[in-house]
Amino acid sequence: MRAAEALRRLGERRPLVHHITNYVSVGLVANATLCTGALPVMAHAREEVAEMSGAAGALVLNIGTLDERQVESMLAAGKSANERGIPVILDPVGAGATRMRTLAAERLLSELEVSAVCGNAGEIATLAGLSAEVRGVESIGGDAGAAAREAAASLGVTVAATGPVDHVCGGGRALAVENGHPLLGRVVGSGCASTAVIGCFAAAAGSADPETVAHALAYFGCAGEEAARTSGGPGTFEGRLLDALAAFAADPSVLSGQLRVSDVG
Ligand SMILES: Nc1ncnc2c1ncn2[C@@H]1O[C@H](COP(=O)(O)OP(=O)(O)O)[C@@H](O)[C@H]1O
Ligand SMILES: Cc1ncsc1CCOP(=O)(O)O
Repeated sequence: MRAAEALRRLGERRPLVHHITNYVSVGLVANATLCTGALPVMAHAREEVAEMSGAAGALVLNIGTLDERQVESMLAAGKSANERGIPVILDPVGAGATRMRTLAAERLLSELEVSAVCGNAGEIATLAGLSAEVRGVESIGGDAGAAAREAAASLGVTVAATGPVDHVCGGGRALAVENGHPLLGRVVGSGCASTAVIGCFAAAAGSADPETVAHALAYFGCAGEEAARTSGGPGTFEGRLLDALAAFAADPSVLSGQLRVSDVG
């Protein structure tokens, strides 16, 4: 689904997006979800996650500050989402940095029907079995296009590998998204927020096909470009980013001609 239609549906339907996410970027993720037009809820207790996912339009799993209990909660929420056929989006934050993160991402992928995986080039390369350097949560170098292509082929789901150009692959399609701004790389949580926006678009579309994921990233990138025009640095940029997400969501026609999504495969 294209950005204008997804944003219009979100404004009309206001679906709930359930996040089990990290404690670093949780506020930015909740606000990015709200500004995009969905309703965020953060709920991680094992006792309530299945019920919460049962009421949501999409589930976003982010392993940024995972522990064993949280992985169990993610599996319970994911199974509830799978039973209802709602999209499950995985952000494998830090996969490749430690064995625990890599194994947790692989377990979620093998035990759940994940609709889309979105991470930086190093995280995605790790899941594809390619060599990669992930230092904490940062990708050091790496070819995002090759990572997305290989991971989509081996995992059989839509995969987005982010960076200066985002690459989205799946179902025989390969798309490149050229929207964005280097200031996005200077704000902690911009990757988590872009995955949250993918969750919103998936809730609107009812799936996370490559076009829907690419348009979510293009909308997010356009907001980054708009925010950079008036911000003085990373601090003001974060606030302007939320302003721009909300402004585009309120009037998606402004995006016309700004989205740089192209077919590359
Ligand atoms: N140099 C850049 N130029 C344009 N967009 C960027 C740049 N760096 C990151 N982005 C954008 O920021 C978001 C987060 O990407 P990235 O920094 O790769 O994720 P992470 O925070 O998980 O490492 C994506 O939407 C991506 O397009
Ligand atoms: C710094 C940090 N440490 C654990 S989670 C996290 C936030 C990662 O955010 P992003 O990868 O979106 O910049």
